Amino acid sequence: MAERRFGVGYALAPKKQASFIQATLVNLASERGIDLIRIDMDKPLIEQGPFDCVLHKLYGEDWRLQLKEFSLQNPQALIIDSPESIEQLHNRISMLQVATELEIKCETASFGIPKQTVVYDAKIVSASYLESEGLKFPVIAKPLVADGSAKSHKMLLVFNKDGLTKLKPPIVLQEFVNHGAVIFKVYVVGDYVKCVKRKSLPDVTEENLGKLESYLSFSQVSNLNTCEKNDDKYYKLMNLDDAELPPLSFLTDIARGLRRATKLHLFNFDLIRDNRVGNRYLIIDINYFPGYAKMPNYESVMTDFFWDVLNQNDKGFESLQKVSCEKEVRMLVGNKGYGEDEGTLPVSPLKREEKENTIQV
Ligand SMILES: O=P(O)(O)O[C@@H]1[C@@H](OP(=O)(O)O)[C@H](OP(=O)(O)O)[C@H](O)[C@H](OP(=O)(O)O)[C@H]1OP(=O)(O)O
Ligand SMILES: Nc1ncnc2c1ncn2[C@@H]1O[C@H](COP(=O)(O)OP(=O)(O)O)[C@@H](O)[C@H]1O
Ligand SMILES: [Mg+2]
Ligand SMILES: [Mg+2]
Repeated sequence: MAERRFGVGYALAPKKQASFIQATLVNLASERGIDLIRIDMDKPLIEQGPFDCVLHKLYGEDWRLQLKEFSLQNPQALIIDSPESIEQLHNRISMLQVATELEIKCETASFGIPKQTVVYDAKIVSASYLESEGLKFPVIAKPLVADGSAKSHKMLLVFNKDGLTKLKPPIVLQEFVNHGAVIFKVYVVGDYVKCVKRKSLPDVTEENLGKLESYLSFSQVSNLNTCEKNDDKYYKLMNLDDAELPPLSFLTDIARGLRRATKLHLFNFDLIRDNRVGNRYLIIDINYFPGYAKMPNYESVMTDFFWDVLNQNDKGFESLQKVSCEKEVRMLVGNKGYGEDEGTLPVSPLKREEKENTIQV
């Protein structure tokens, strides 16, 4: 009898497609009977296929309706993941809310999220407002919306009250927690969990706080390439190898808890170790369908995942969510373009900004 083959349609932005859909992945999946097929965005989704599974990282009302229609006509097809589940991650408050609801029992480590508050009106922000919210300098201002646009990654590290004048609400003001300049990126692919270390922002000491400019703007600091980092004297001083990874069972429990709470299969979360408390970890960010191609052996991890879900071996929770669009959901998203506001910065401007506002170490 001929081997059963599966079709996995993918709908990804061009940059994502270029990084994720590599020949090594396509070939390995094909050897296991899984055909990765590009979905043509110029044609209606329902006219394409057949697909046993639709893998996507696209947003917007039109795409959501297309998925709904496809799902109604193909009730057996799996949608990874449902737009409603993904949407929780498009707002930096609802994103971390799920993490506060987890109960993780671990004797050697604890976890939580940094103190934070949401600001819709720049006029209310002052040093005394920060204090009333339990925050003190330095704080990080993050765009409330996290929709993958360049703008949604633009952060301000604010050192004093003068820096507060630069805020562009709606934003989340979050305590900056010293963490030894290392973040742990924990990739989750169904049951699979992989933690890698990346360089992060340097610690800010009380002493330096007084000497610094009022703010530092930055974007996607953990994604700066090695060459950019090597130019900087701070990064030359530190060695990522020195940082100890959090216990794997602890990370696996958090990952499983987040999977259950979000009903997502493909995401990563950024974790920092709070320097003030021994073995306390804080989740600062959760990203849908992150850059898996940077994960060691991503081809076999992804192929195993596809095989498991297509053969319904996905443990952890009962079944994949079908797209349910009964309730109207307001998508907090725009397009993935690079519409820069006047006075805002391009992706990864840390080097340029550091020349203006340098952290002393
Ligand atoms: O492009 P990459 O490979 O750097 O992946 C980005 C992720 O990098 P990471 O895997 O964490 O190193 C990145 O994660 P961070 O911002 O580094 O936390 C995001 O997940 C980003 O997606 P979006 O812009 O938020 O929609 C991801 O971008 P997209 O590829 O989804 O556009
Ligand atoms: N509360 C925090 N304390 C210290 N550093 C932080 C904090 N939040 C974010 N960072 C740093 O800023 C970077 C970007 O923040 P993040 O929330 O991960 O945004 P993005 O979605 O753009 O990745 C992180 O990778 C980390 O280096
Ligand atoms: Mg991040
Ligand atoms: Mg993010």
